[in-house]
Amino acid sequence: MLHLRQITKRFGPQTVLQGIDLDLGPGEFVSLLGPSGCGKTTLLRIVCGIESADLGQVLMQGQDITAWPASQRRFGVVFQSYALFPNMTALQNVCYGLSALPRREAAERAAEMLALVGLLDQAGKFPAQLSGGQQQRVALARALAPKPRLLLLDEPLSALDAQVRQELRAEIRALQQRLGITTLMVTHDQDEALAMSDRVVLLAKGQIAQQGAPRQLYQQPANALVAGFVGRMNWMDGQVIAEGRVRVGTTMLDADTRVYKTGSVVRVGVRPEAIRLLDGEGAMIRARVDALQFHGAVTQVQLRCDALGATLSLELPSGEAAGLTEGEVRGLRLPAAAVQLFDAPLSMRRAA
Ligand SMILES: Nc1ncnc2c1ncn2[C@@H]1O[C@H](COP(=O)(O)OP(=O)(O)OP(=O)(O)O)[C@@H](O)[C@H]1O
Repeated sequence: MLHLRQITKRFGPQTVLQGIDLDLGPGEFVSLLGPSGCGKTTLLRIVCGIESADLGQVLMQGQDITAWPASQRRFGVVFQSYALFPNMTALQNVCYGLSALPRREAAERAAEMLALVGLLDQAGKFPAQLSGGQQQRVALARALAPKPRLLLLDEPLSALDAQVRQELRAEIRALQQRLGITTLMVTHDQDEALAMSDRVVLLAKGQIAQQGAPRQLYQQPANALVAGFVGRMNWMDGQVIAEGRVRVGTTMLDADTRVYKTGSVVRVGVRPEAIRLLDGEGAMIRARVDALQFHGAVTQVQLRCDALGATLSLELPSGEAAGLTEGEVRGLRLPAAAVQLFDAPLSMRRAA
């Protein structure tokens, strides 16, 4: 459907995008995720046609559209700031992109789109009379009304409060699937990317660090950068001391060491949900409960573990955490499958 070939973009001396290759299949929902400044908005703007690449090509359904102006691409775009015309009603806003249609047909189509986003009863209101979530729904209806070939979403939910965001997340995804429209979304919110997408593309320093299904990125991160950005990770320093064994602090842990030679200095990552809490008595690894932070359904637990030389963070259902008190000592189990090894930074390897 959409193919990006070797997209490169510089702003002055700064290379913002470096040879990006990306393919979107029909009906696919792909998120561009990455830290601030990694170039994701610039890439979306290049796809959109409001920014041009220094090198590379944008192909849509086999056609080279690199030099086409935005207006000819027939893409629908939704921005973070709703970008509605304040002096037009919701219906007029949605009609705006339908000028090619006879007036009555345009009004019918706009009403149909407003019904699709659940706002037909608000059609006569002006943007200032609508909530943020409603305005963003109108913006979505406006983007979809001309039956675009591609839907581009630029941080569409980040101006909304948490609850509306959750609702709209599900609504946008359901609508996208129902219409089968190929969609590219920019977000810096990993939860959003994981929850909404068929595929997540993680950008870092202008390059694709990894792309794959949300579950794949979470469970098989290609490197420490991806592991740290997608989901939470407890980090420790370690050294592979034998096949299947890594030393962390003064503790020997079982781990899959296959890609590392004995003696390698590594970063050791453990997902919070993989840590098992046990009774303190007789446990191999002991840790002190340093802090408990109540978040409603779950409680964040900080554990100081001298044997690992680390403070670990995990999340427990609050019912389970109710039995914990600050200062008490518990046991820890880190199953081998939970202990993930990554390349240590060069400085750490040199120091070793
Ligand atoms: N028109 C411009 N002129 C000069 N530099 C720019 C321009 N647009 C973007 N940049 C720079 O390019 C880099 C990438 O910007 P971009 O907006 O694509 O990042 P991003 O990943 O979307 O970040 P954020 O999530 O903060 O929006 C940044 O360092 C930014 O300052």
